[in-house]
Amino acid sequence: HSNRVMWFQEFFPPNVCPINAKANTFYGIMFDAGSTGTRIHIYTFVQKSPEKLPEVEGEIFESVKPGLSAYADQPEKGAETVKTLLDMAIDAVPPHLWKKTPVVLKATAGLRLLSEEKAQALLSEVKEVFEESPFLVPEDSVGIMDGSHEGILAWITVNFLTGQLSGQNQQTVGTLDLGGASTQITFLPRFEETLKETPGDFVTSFEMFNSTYKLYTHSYLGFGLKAARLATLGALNMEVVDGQMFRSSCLPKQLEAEWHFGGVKYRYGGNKEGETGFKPCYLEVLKVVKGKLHQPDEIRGSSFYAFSYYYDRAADTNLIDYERGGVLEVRDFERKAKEVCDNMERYNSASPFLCMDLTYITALLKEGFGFRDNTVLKLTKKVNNIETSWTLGATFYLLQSLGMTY
Ligand SMILES: Nc1ccn([C@@H]2O[C@H](COP(=O)(O)OP(=O)(O)O)[C@@H](O)[C@H]2O)c(=O)n1
Ligand SMILES: [Ca+2]
Repeated sequence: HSNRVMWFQEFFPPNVCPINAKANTFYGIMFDAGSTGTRIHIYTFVQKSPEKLPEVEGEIFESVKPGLSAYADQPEKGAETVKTLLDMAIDAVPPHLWKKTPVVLKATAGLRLLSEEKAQALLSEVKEVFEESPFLVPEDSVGIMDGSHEGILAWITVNFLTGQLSGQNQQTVGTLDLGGASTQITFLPRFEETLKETPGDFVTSFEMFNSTYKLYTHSYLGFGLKAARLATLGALNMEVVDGQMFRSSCLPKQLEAEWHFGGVKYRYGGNKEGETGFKPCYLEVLKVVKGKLHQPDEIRGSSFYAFSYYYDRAADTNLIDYERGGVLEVRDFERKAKEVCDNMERYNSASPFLCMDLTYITALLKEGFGFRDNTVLKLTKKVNNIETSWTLGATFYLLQSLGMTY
């Protein structure tokens, strides 16, 4: 990295170097095109010294709903939502740095579930928006992200923000992400045994910040919270006949409503005559997860960071504080699921899916991944005011591939 040191830096200590204050500040723009919304993250980085990891100085975050996949038949309109968000970056990044600031959009499960043709139409409209902007548009700047990267990059974000990727004695933490359409589990195995018992495509080696990490990671497509609602209703991947009604014991008895997801309209309702409540609901949800996920023994005793819908549903039901997050055990989700499902009339004002969502989260953690009742979950939306999203890890990776950092 000696070529980065300029001649005058030999004469000034770094902190008084006249141009250093600005020259080591740079920006990165990352779009998260999720199944339920599109988000922009504008990061400011400072490279304080060439041997150290860059520091994240700030993040500007904004989001719009619905996600790109809702525009499957109007790709231009979908790209307009991206344009609106990108206009924020024009104000946030100083003009002289526009050309050096990369902009990238990675789509996740929502677009993975669309047909290749519709997904590509959306992506190429977005690419046009990028090319008309003043920012640096790298190759492959718009695309669908690999599910394994989604987990790894979120793991990198959380472990970077909690200071586990620098210095010695790294004690990394595993991460759980529950999106609308897919869910990810990622951790660094400590035991040889774990790697031996794990299917090969669940292990990915990844290089970042001059270290190689051999991570356990998997993205389960169709196991996000909203996809799980459809699966529980028996409507996932179905050709929906007009007016067809899907019923569940996880919904309020008298409920009848409509729901749009991934560009499809579903009608759903409660078991008017039959049972409702936690017990029958758990049995319904169990069919969706039982035997479908790999269960690594090692995770039973460790604690995990959990975010996205784990966080939202815990906050909705006062298990944690919405701003500060909190620490829970798996059994807290079960206790809350029972409370909500067995008193559905009382929770009517909140989402009619609250009982189903909490029951699914309980079943996913216990029967899906095989966590114990007392496994500890750290629910976090932000660390040091930066979102715990795969987008930060992805931006590091991008800057590294562009030679802007290590
Ligand atoms: N920056 C972000 C992005 C998503 N999320 C949460 O992620 C969930 C939605 O997932 P998603 O739309 O990204 O869906 P997938 O494409 O990941 O399946 C919601 O609970 C959001 O609140 C978040 O908390 N912060
Ligand atoms: Ca997501």
